Amino acid sequence: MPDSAATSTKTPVTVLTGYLGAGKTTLLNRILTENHGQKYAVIVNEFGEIGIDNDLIVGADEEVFEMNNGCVCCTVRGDLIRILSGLMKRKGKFDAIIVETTGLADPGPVAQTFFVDEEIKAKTYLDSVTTLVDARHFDQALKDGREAKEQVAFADHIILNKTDLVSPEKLDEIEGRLKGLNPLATIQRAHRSDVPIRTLLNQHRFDLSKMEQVEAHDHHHDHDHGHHDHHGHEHHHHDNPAHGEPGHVHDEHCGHDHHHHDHHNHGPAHGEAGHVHDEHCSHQINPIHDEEIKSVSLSSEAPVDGVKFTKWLDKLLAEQGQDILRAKGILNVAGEEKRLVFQAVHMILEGELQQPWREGEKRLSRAVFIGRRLDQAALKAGFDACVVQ
Ligand SMILES: Nc1nc2c(ncn2[C@@H]2O[C@H](COP(=O)(O)OP(=O)(O)OP(=O)(O)O)[C@@H](O)[C@H]2O)c(=O)[nH]1
Repeated sequence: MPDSAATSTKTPVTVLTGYLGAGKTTLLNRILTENHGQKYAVIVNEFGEIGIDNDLIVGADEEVFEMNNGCVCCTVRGDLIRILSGLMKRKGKFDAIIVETTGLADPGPVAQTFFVDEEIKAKTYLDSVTTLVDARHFDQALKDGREAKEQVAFADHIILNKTDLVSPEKLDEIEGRLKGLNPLATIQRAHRSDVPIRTLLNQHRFDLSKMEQVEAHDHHHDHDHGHHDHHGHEHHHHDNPAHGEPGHVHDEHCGHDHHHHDHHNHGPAHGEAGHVHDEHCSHQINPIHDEEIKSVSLSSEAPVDGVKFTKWLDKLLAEQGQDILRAKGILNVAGEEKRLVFQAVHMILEGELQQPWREGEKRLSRAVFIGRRLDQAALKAGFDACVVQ
């Protein structure tokens, strides 16, 4: 696994996602106008020909870059690399970079940009994928297509916005569903995107050395749900009604991950009530139940064989990386005083040995996978096979 270099001299990048109208522009305007003493560069991706957002963002010294080349998941990564590398040539000018993705984009390829391009990797680091959720329109956004769900699944940090428009009970319900969909992300509530800017940027949420929250957060999650069997459990999200029910949304769409689609597993849902086709698709879709995005958490109190685990994870990501949106873990490797931490975006894996386990600390190995078509039993069996008995 590659070593993640020191992040201190690199410029932090926040990838900001959120469904149409969730409050991204509102947030960017705050970042660009509040007196926080930092200089941010903002890269705005617009879906469509005319970039209205560009006119709405009021910049002082900040520069606004806009990409009008269409969908991020298909075409914009090259643009993003070019724009970032242009920004880097003026090094010293910016304290942080914010990449706003359009409300219709899969944040995966944007996040991956920071791991695959050598120049970008040397000069920037992905600080956080931050997703804005519109509390009022969350249900509708989930029904509209897979983007909203994917944005939540990818997030390191979720801002639950427009809290003024729904009841406290509804907010709790949405927060529960967000946790079910993504047990790794921190959740913060906001009104008019009014999160303190310092809690938003430069948080190292993507930083392997700051991954202790994987444990803490997931433990919390276990308590919330009360069905933890200590060796592997699964959280289905409950956002999408079952197949055949009204409102069911099929998750696969166009473009970038066709080769792993299982076209043999034909579902019966075409023509059924509530069947929704993604408008971007250029081919017929045959949904299966496991297309649902869910998370699988695995844990072990016994140490793990580091070589076996790495082999297993490499193979898993090579074979199923298109479906695994995010993965994170902290492992107690047999014969090793340091923790092995890893995280992945699709098939791009970063891992390294981090600080030693603390004196008296319970050395619990934990790994969390978020994606679609996750086979909980197979994941658990694969993980268990790496445990030193
Ligand atoms: N009531 C209420 N309205 C909000 C809140 N946050 C944002 N809005 C409004 O919601 C609308 C959409 O907000 P934007 O910030 O433009 O959302 P966006 O995510 O940039 O939207 P797109 O660019 O379409 O993706 C605007 O009219 C905002 O004023 C909030 O917390 N409560």
